Amino acid sequence: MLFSEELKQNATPILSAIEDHPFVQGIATGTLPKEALTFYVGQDFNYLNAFIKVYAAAVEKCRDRSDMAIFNEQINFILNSEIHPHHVFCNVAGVPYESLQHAVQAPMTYLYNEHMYNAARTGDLIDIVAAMLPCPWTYFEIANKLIAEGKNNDANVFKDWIDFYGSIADDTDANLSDRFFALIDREAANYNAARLAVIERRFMRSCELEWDFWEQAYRQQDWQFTPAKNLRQDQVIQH
Ligand SMILES: Cc1ncc(CN)c(N)n1
Repeated sequence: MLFSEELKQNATPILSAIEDHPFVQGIATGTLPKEALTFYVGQDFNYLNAFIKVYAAAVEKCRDRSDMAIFNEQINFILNSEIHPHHVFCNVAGVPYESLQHAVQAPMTYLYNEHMYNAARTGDLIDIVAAMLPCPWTYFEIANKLIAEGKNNDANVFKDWIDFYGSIADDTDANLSDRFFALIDREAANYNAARLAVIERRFMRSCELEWDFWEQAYRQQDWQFTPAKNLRQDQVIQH
């Protein structure tokens, strides 16, 4: 079995839990509390900033320009296209996007960002891609399931969010997850079983952190004793 197939197979229970999560179900039905939407966007803006930096770290580990080009395209995609789904949530919540671009990291955002930074700091290209892949992969799977169920109908206020992540145009996450899984299979040939187990754990942890990220936004989970909502961004260490 291809290594990528093993990853997808082992992550299937987590993917199902994500698809059943109340936040994702709220996207399906077009009903989510304003607080959950704004919390999500604030944290996701922070998370995607970290994602861009980890892409930059991936470029440093590339051996050729065709790999470099993938990460370059994706930095561009986050900066110029992935603002669209954030706008969808902001419009539904009735909150200006600019007001959500300085959120301090909540616990799961911190954990997820640090998990990716760890892969960049201690791993090879395959480790970085394994830690990053659940981001495009799970959103693509979520959106396409919702499309198959007809949830991207005109009555759904989140229709554009669903269509965005389910899109298969060239510069989208859809294409990206296939390309990343292919890159992982290519690189996996250079590693022994013990090393592949570490790489798999990075992937599985990121899948789990995807679930945590939805949960955190749905319940607006903050630090218990040092809440992020009481801090300004200039009062915390920036990464
Ligand atoms: C946490 C998270 N995971 C995935 C995606 C989709 N790129 C996202 N925007 N945010």
